[in-house]
Amino acid sequence: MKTYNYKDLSKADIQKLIQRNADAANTIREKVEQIIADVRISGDEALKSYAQKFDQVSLNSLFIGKEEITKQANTISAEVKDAIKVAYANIKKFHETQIHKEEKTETTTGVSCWREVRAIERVGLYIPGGTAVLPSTFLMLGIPAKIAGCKEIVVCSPPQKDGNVNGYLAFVAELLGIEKIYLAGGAQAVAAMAYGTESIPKVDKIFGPGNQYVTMAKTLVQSTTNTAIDMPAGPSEVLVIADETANPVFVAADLLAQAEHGIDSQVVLVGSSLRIIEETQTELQKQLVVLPRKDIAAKALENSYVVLVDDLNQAMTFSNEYAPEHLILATDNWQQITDKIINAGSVFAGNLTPESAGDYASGTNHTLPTSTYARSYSGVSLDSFIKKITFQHISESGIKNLGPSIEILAEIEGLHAHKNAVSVRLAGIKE
Ligand SMILES: NC(=O)c1ccc[n+]([C@@H]2O[C@H](COP(=O)([O-])OP(=O)(O)OC[C@H]3O[C@@H](n4cnc5c(N)ncnc54)[C@H](O)[C@@H]3O)[C@@H](O)[C@H]2O)c1
Ligand SMILES: N[C@H](CO)Cc1c[nH]c[nH+]1
Ligand SMILES: [Zn+2]
Repeated sequence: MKTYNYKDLSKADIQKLIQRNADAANTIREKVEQIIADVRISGDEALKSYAQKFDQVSLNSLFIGKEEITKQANTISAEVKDAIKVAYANIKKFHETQIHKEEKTETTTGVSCWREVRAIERVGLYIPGGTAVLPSTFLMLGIPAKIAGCKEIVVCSPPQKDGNVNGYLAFVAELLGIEKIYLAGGAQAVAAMAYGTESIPKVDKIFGPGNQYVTMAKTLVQSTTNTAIDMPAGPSEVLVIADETANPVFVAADLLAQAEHGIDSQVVLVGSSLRIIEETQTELQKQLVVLPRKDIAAKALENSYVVLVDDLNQAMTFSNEYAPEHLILATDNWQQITDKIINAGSVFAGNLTPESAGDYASGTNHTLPTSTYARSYSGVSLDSFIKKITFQHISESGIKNLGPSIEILAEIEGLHAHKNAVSVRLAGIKE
């Protein structure tokens, strides 16, 4: 990975460094627009044709049901089932802490305001399955959807070569009580959930990470339909801040963990110690060669870099500009800098906290904003699956108290019907 010295970087250099995959965006957009148009026009037929083209599968049916899910789930070992259950329990526990009931408040005499939570009725979960099938993502999306109480949960994942889903996804479906999985991947799956097809229902909000095609499709359908999206959650990325107390073996392992996701992943090391940077670079090569996905990870490393900084404060300045999906604080001094974090999807604090913990089983959600979107979006949580509706009730004393102010405000805006809606009520109140 190329090393830059922070001192030598101009503002323009930094802006260039923090861009992810910018040049690919236009080609991908055109391709995805075409896929969306095909699904709108031809529905299921387009989904089957794209399954053939991109996943090399000829599908008779676009989904598998309860019976097949149970059959597939039974093919996995007890050991794996137990590990999935551990992750399930921790993710559920953490997301249940996000249930909050808000207090009703009397803003002024006789005027009460409050908010009530309602689940989004129909949600669509995209579970990636291109370069790797991710049952962990099914847990990360399915658990908060269930806790929220969403009525209809539509699940799409690319078909495997045998025209089925794998046993791990099937087991997660059983744990969640989900009885159907749609066999559709990529931009076409997103289009199907946004527009609806003969088989796949249209949903109110689409969730889930994916490659650049999936992410582009989510961004496009959100502006052309009334289907919302969780956030742009594209190719994985990590930024590791390391000081003299970091362990180069751990740092290299964490960088490779995200690099192996895809050739378009990006990993960044921001180090205040030249020794740690050099040792990490050596470790990277050592650990890379034994990885089964070394070709993917090596490509991602070509798209990655190192920044040498003076100290942890300078590291934080760069990190906030980069706004990483994952931020690892590989330092025993992490407590000194957490309050300086402004932009990050999820933070992993201290030398013994691998990012993989959040990917799988510690409890936090791994569906997180990428490509600088951590500046404005949070990762998926229970909040992503609910709406908060405001309510108000005004009593006789309340309308007498507040009415005159509303009348004046309506008057200055020239909106007389608004004023009248108050005046007619005030007129009906006996002194
Ligand atoms: N940000 C997050 O929260 C987060 C979480 C998990 C995974 N991820 C990322 O999700 C991504 C998963 O990507 P993936 O590719 O493995 O699976 P995917 O399911 O996102 O994409 C696979 C689908 O992409 C489509 N596709 C493949 N090549 C295509 C082409 N040339 N043109 C059009 N469509 C094509 C196919 O339909 C295929 O089914 C990775 O980049 C990973 O880093 C991100
Ligand atoms: N690191 C990914 C989010 O960018 C999530 C994941 C799933 N499985 C392994 N990792
Ligand atoms: Zn990961």
